[in-house]
Amino acid sequence: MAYINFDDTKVTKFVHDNELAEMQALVTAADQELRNGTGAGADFRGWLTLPADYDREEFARIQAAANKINQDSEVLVVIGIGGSYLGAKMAMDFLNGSFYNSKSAADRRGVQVVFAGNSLSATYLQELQDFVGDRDFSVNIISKSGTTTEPSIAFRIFKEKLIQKYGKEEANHRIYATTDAKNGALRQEVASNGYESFIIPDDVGGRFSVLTPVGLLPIAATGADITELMRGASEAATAYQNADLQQNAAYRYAALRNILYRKGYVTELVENYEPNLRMFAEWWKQLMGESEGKDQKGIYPSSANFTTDLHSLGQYIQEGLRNLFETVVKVKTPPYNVEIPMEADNLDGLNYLKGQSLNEVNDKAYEGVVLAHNDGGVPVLTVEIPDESEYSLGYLIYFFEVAVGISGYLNGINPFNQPGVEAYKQNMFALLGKPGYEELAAKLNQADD
Ligand SMILES: O=P(O)(O)OC[C@H]1O[C@H](O)[C@H](O)[C@@H](O)[C@@H]1O
Repeated sequence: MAYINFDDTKVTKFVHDNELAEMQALVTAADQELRNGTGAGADFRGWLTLPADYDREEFARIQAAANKINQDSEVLVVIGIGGSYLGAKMAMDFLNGSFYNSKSAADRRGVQVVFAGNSLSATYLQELQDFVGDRDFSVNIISKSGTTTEPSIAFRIFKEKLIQKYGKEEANHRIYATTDAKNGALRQEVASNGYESFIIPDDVGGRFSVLTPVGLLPIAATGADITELMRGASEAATAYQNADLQQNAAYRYAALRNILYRKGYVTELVENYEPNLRMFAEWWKQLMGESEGKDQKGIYPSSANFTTDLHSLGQYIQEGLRNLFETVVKVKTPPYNVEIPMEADNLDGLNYLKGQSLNEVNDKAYEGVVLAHNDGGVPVLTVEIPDESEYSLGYLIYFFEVAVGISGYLNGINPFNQPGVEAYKQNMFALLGKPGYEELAAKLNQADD
């Protein structure tokens, strides 16, 4: 049996068998582009083979760094944005639950891990510094380009805090830099200060980098088993190699979402029934949005958290504009269960649920929602993983990575670049007076008058 259970029975009302069969030829072509490197963006396919073919020596250094951080620090401040943030945060929440940082040290597998440099909010940065307080801490600065503004600013601030607390030399031993092998300002800083550093491979783009040191060091610092994470992804790489749509659920997912897109289902909501998967949706949105939203087309990736959002977005999903489809990421056996107790006076009328487990109730909610939304005209796909282990997370990550590669080629775009994200940066640099942007600044100021 397949490790991930992909349920596409709730799209049959919307997609005829022949439509999927017709996609096979296109999927086979997309598969060849992806595997043979004949498609656009071919230089950024390192993630395809990475789970089996990673640098073992560096992997051991990551584990050693995580151990050292756990010995000499109470908190690890992880600084990064986009692909240099979302994967680590998503994995940390997925693997450690909603209250990891609030647990006592004895109840945690690793140090507290907090994230900085993912916004320009002074309030957040101040609050984070207050949270760290006088405690021992280390910093993992992550940036592929080594020049992104948000993490660079946060790094300056926490670097100064480290130097004030420990002096320059010890501060240098508490900074771990994850960046490009050769280029960027951060690599230069590594060279002058001798930080321990890890490499983001040239052929792996930010949003595909969670299984590189980008994600692995923060994940390992929480005590999670990164070997199992890689093993899950590696076995998914083997499982999702076959271009046959009937054999390959990740490819079928890619084909179905393209069929739906072409019929006007232009927004995809990724959904969960477990709060510790909220950040998974954020990671997925970057993966899908930056990969597919270009050339004036692409599915808009959005998300909803259930059952919470059934009480807010539920109305729209049921009866609003019919341009939505849903992809539920479901956990078959969550780590915990809670039994609903009996209450003698039954004033709340809940005794019909006595003795039932909350996971059963959650499953019934899922079943009820799928049927209702389907009746309301919303196609629903479900991607079910057995549990919340490292292995399952690795598998799931790879499922969506390989799916988006195929999906992008099916839609005739380069899934591996992100030219559009530069536009606002240029303007921001000009408005901030960054050297080299004088001409654009003059133009923008003139437009303002
Ligand atoms: O890792 P960095 O170079 O700092 O980049 C962080 C992020 O910012 C950019 O704007 C890109 O759109 C993202 O793909 C990237 O993940």
